[in-house]
Amino acid sequence: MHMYARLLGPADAGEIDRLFRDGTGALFVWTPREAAGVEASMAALKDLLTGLAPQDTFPGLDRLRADRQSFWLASRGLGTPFTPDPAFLESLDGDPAGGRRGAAFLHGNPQAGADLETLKESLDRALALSAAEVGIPRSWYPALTVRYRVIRYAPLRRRSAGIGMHPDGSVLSALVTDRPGLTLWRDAGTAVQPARDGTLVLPGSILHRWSEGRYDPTFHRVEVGRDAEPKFSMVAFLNFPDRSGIPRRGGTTAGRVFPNDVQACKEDDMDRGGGHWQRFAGPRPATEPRPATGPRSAAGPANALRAG
Ligand SMILES: O=C(O)CCC(=O)C(=O)O
Ligand SMILES: [Fe+2]
Repeated sequence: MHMYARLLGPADAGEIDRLFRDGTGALFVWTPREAAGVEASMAALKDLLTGLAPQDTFPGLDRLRADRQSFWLASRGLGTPFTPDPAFLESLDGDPAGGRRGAAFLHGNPQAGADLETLKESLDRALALSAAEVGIPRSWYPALTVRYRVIRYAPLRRRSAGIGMHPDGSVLSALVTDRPGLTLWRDAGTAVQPARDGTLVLPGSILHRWSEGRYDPTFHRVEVGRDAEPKFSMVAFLNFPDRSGIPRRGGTTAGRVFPNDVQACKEDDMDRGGGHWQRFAGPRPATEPRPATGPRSAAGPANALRAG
């Protein structure tokens, strides 16, 4: 069983659709020139993160919790520049302090801008190719949001650094990373450590909900032990406009709207009281995950996007 596939050129029609239906990721392999740029930028940013205070990670379904140094940035629209608007940064996630650290990092490290742009370009390109294939109309790209988390994992106060098992609460996420530690899970305990010579795109739990189950999210976790080299990642989370009605995949009739609420989806994903996500049967988490049945809270009445 594949856990992800290596895509060496523009994807064959239907290839990404097939992978994401299977809950697997797609690795967009870098050209040698792109690899050199991405690797140099990851190394430079990892150095700059060394000085940041460690933060607790959210405990995953397996309760792994460990520290990391991180901040985040964001853009309004897919393939548009980072937005410097701090109110926007703080509105996107349950971690406004991470957004403030991002604004402070940019301010204090202007030389990091070019490296962040280099990585953003690779992430955005992989997201755009994948978004088109799962049925997101290009006319929606300016209204989508992308949140970029820049991370250094190094055990500072604990035995390990990482993030517990989770699906991403996004439509799609893309990541570049420089060291082992990321594990993708499938049913029956199948696990794989993806290669790191490309940009990896994973289907998220909001894609699962919006597509009414056509696509499955990829469960994954990160763990870096005390003896390992610190690990760098930059992850881009693509989402629909939050708290809006999103026309369902493949067009819509009145009423066929997905009520998008990112925070409610994330909470639902991590609800340990549930006991679902039935197709997921990896190494047992403390309690089983819940299914992506849709957000609990109703979204606002307005449709932010037109059916494409
Ligand atoms: O750093 C990684 O390799 C993955 C990070 C991740 O899963 C996340 O931030 O959601
Ligand atoms: Fe993740």
